[in-house]
Amino acid sequence: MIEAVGLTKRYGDKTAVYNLSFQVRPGAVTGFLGPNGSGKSTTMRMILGLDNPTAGHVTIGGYPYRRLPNAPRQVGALLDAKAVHGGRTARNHLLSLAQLSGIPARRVDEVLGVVGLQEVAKRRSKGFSLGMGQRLGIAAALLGDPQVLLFDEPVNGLDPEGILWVRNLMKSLAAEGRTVFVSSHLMSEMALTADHLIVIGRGQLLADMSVKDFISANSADFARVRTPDTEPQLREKLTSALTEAGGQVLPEPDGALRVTGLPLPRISDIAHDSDVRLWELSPHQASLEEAYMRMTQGAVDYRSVADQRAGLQQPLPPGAQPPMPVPGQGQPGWYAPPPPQQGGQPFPAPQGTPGPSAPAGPYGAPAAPGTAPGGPANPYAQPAPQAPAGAPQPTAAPTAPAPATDPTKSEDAR
Ligand SMILES: Nc1ncnc2c1ncn2[C@@H]1O[C@H](COP(=O)(O)OP(=O)(O)OP(=O)(O)O)[C@@H](O)[C@H]1O
Repeated sequence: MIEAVGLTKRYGDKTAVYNLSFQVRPGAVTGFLGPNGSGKSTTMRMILGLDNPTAGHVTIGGYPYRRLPNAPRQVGALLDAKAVHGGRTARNHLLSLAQLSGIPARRVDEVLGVVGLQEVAKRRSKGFSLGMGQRLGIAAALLGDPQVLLFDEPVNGLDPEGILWVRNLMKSLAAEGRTVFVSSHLMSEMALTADHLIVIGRGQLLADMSVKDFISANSADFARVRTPDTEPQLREKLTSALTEAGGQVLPEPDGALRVTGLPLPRISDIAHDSDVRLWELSPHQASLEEAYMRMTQGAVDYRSVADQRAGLQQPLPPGAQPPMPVPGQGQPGWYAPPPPQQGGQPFPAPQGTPGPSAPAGPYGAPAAPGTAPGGPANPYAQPAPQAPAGAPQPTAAPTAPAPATDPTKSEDAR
């Protein structure tokens, strides 16, 4: 298990990670999500002992990485697939990592097979495509047959077959009881791969929950209701009745109605009482991508000026709360997501946010020092102490198990 407690990292006056507390448990794929620059790589580097936290700590199996006995056989990581000596062949690259960690050479051939690079094992990696490089990085992570695996954007550059292979690999590693922590920007892929999500924005924890809970907490569920096309007056009649009952009703482009604020059985009863026949009454829920976009809207640092025109900033659905701005510093930030159905906010509010009635998440961080009562803390408002010197640059940390199941041939292995 990976456990971070109050993890904070500042680079000069830049707070990359602030007061981050979470656990990554074995037996599941945990997705690590956040907009560009939100601190995912920094967090992974601290987990691997490659950067020193400014405050807080992070352990793997109870030990900081650097004190972990036989770390290369316990933890494997893919951080930067390009961090290889391009003049070496794939096999020699893995052999050198294996020798450093006392891993037998036969394991190198095993992992080359697992990642589908056996055909190009004797080629220099500088000629590798992006996808081949990713596979080599994954092979390095699997080398020591570790119980804990970290992957930073493992599907970057992979073709659909490669993406499917990574998905199956992650799932099979987790099914073997390993701890699998994987960052990605591909929401559709995360929805298929991850069981649990840790979402950060501007270095702070936004959510720590199952994929299912995340979607339902951050999307306004709605009902689609369709009345007979041939009788438009029924649509008007139903709209009035639903509105009167407290629902919010919006027309859909195809003539159906989008209803929020009323449960499906109630909509059905209202239609029946109003003598309106229905051609459709169906529940709808946002995708992980929609839920993620909604949650992280206020924490995106880099956004094209064309986003608004292109509709990439989604309007809130009727009844949903807009992101809650943080007073001070003018930082749009730690916002409450739109409330789910009942129950309010299912994850910890930003530090110091006046208490939503929601249950606090298991790792809700305490208010930051100096937080005014009732006022949210803003980590970026704090004076920036000097960050400790960074640690050595990594490449893939050792490791690896890997069920020899599911290896598919490299998309670009020739
Ligand atoms: N060595 C460093 N010196 C100064 N600032 C840094 C350093 N490393 C990271 N940062 C800053 O810390 C913030 C978090 O960066 P990080 O790379 O961890 O984000 P990320 O979530 O991994 O981003 P992406 O999704 O784009 O890879 C960024 O603003 C980044 O510029």
